[in-house]
Amino acid sequence: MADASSVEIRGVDKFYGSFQALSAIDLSVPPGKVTCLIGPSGSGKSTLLRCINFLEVYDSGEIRIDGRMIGYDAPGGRRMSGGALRRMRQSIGMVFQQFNLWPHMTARENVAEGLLRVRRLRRAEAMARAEAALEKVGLGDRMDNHPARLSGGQQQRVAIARAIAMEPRLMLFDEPTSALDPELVGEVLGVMKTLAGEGMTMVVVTHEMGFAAHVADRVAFMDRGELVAVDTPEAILTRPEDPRIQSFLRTFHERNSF
Ligand SMILES: Nc1ncnc2c1ncn2[C@@H]1O[C@H](COP(=O)(O)OP(=O)(O)OP(=O)(O)O)[C@@H](O)[C@H]1O
Repeated sequence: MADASSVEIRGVDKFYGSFQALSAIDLSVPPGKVTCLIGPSGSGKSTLLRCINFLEVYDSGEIRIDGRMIGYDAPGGRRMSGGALRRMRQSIGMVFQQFNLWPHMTARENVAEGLLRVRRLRRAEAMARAEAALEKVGLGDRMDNHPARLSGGQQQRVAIARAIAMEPRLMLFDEPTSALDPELVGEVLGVMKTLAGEGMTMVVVTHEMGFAAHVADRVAFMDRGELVAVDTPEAILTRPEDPRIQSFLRTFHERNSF
């Protein structure tokens, strides 16, 4: 993917009222690289991810996509206009834990919807692009199914197809497999691995340590709103120095050893 985006996060703070959810976060994701955000529940992973496309408003610091600040016109400056924010978001795809598909539409129509309404493509072109995206996630034979006739893993793959049909240069994933039965997790991770292999820039909040170990270029560990460490998967997952990471991994492995 020649034109994958970079993400630069510098000194980002985020408050919910008086509660500080993010403290002085610095993180860089170069074009075409995959960063997994891991850490205990409530550590701020989703909040940080959602700040990247300004679904959450950060209070200070800066987040830049391809060098351009998102959310504000300058550090400490005024909020960006709705139109400018929408234009920046057009190059950012997001996949949530819940698939958020339209129940009354087929898989093809779900994927085509954004192409018709946001990109204003003609119907035939939108449908052709939707079909190509569904083929890519392995659902070429399920295009006419409504979500209720698809498994959770298939529904999440439709959600990924919907995002990639818009030709994003950055993909954000917020625990994309957490709502799935264990036997359906692999098919979704497989699609994500393919995307990563094609050079998509990705930021992934996940509890799937195997995915982080094998697909991420960098793993970032968060705890209580702080980014404790960012390093290679090996450094974070197999020989972490920080006691908070050691304790998190110990608990994680205990829970998953039955
Ligand atoms: N809208 C909100 N209003 C107030 N507090 C919030 C809001 N959203 C999140 N928080 C708080 O901010 C902190 C970070 O939440 P966040 O969802 O980012 O954590 P997380 O690491 O993604 O957790 P999990 O793994 O459980 O999803 C938590 O203490 C949470 O309760």
